[in-house]
Amino acid sequence: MRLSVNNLACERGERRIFEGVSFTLQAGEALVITGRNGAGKSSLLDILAGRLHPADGMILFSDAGERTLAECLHYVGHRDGLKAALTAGENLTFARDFLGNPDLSPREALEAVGLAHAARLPVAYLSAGQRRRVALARLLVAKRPLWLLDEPTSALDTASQETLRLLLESHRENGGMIAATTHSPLFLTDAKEIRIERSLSPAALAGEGA
Ligand SMILES: Nc1ncnc2c1ncn2[C@@H]1O[C@H](COP(=O)(O)OP(=O)(O)OP(=O)(O)O)[C@@H](O)[C@H]1O
Repeated sequence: MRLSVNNLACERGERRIFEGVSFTLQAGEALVITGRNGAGKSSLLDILAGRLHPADGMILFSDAGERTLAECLHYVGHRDGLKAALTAGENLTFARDFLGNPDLSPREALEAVGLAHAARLPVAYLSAGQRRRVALARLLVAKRPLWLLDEPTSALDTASQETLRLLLESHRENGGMIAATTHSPLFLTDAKEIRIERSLSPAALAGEGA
């Protein structure tokens, strides 16, 4: 499985946000996306997730059999995307049924993020960090090889950041791929890194050519 991004450009509100972004990602690899506020990190993930059209460039996804890129990815954005009135367990059950290709049970996934005790609590009662952990537990209830994570450590305490790091490394060990934006180090082994710069010139951004 291989994701190859070539010379990608992004426009929002008719403004060019970035251009010249290229990288490749293969089974077991992680890409860390850094850059200043407003540089376009979330926009890059939005493009990869199919939520935003690129202004230019190409995304090639290969060696995934019959599956499309959309069928192979998990996206966890800034917003947790949880239903506040449902319990943590119900949110995960919904995600598992909706996404298909089930992996861990909701209870096991909550255990993996240290939230087994919250399974029956409405998400509305959870703290910001706990909600974030439920959102991340969605990664575990349905098997999908490419994880697109927008600032996954936001609201997480140090212990939860370490739990997340271990989950990410375990996903890679099983052949998964990760692209994550971040403002703080994720401490992933041998991760690739690109820094997105707001760009008005055609300067190629740092990264590995496809
Ligand atoms: N829907 C939109 N319409 C117009 N402009 C937008 C829209 N969404 C984002 N932008 C602009 O696109 C630029 C890039 O935003 P983006 O959220 O991708 O940046 P970011 O690097 O993720 O920032 P941060 O580190 O603050 O999360 C910003 O200038 C933002 O204002």
